[in-house]
Amino acid sequence: MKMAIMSEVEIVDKVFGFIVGSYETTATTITLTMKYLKQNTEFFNEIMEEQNEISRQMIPRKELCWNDIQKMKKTWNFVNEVLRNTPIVQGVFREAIEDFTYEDFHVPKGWKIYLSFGATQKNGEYIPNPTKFDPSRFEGNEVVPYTSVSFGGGHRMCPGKEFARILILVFLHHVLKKFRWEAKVPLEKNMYPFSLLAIPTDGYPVTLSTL
Ligand code: HEM
Repeated sequence: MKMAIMSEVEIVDKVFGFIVGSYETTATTITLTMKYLKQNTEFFNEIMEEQNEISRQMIPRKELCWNDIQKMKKTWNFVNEVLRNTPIVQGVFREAIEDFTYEDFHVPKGWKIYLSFGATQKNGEYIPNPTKFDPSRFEGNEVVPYTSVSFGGGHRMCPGKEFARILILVFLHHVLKKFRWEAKVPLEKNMYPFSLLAIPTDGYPVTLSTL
């Protein structure tokens, strides 16, 4: 049997894809969520309440289970609002499979189209009050499909979304229950450096204290 062997460049490409596509995205989302939690303190208490209630219901169990994760609705809405405001993946490319015209622009078959998540997710036509940080917009079915697309959309939507959701929520649960933190660089900005991702300029250094 003939074995298909990947070239060194292909191996590097795949490893890089795994690291950026799964690890960096999840880690950066956690970092940004912790940053936004400090900047939007009005939501901190309700998220703490949700996490405390989950801890109460867990007794005598010590480890989180699937049902606990499903109850972290306010926490996940908050994360979604963080990603709407600061889409860590800025956008994706698609290829036109046939000629089409959109708003007077003629796009020939084969052209690459860039979908900007930042522009889509702040479009006031579909997102009411787009500049307001408001996690409650993710309650119920209020967000119009394909207007908040931090994980992409359609056939190529992120297959790691649910896995990322679990990682992020489990991590946040433990951080919130065990620590408080203060930003070491109070007005730190987020920027898109050489990678795809929105990263705080100094890496969001914090001082942690145990509860
Ligand atoms: C917060 C975390 C994450 C975010 C924001 C994110 C975001 C995205 C986005 C925007 C895309 C492009 C979707 C599209 O083209 O419509 C994508 C694709 C992808 N993601 Fe994620 N992702 C995250 C975590 C993960 C994790 C944890 C994994 C794997 C364990 C993963 C694996 C992939 C793969 C394999 C693709 C390519 C899918 C394809 O082209 O068919 N992602 N992700």
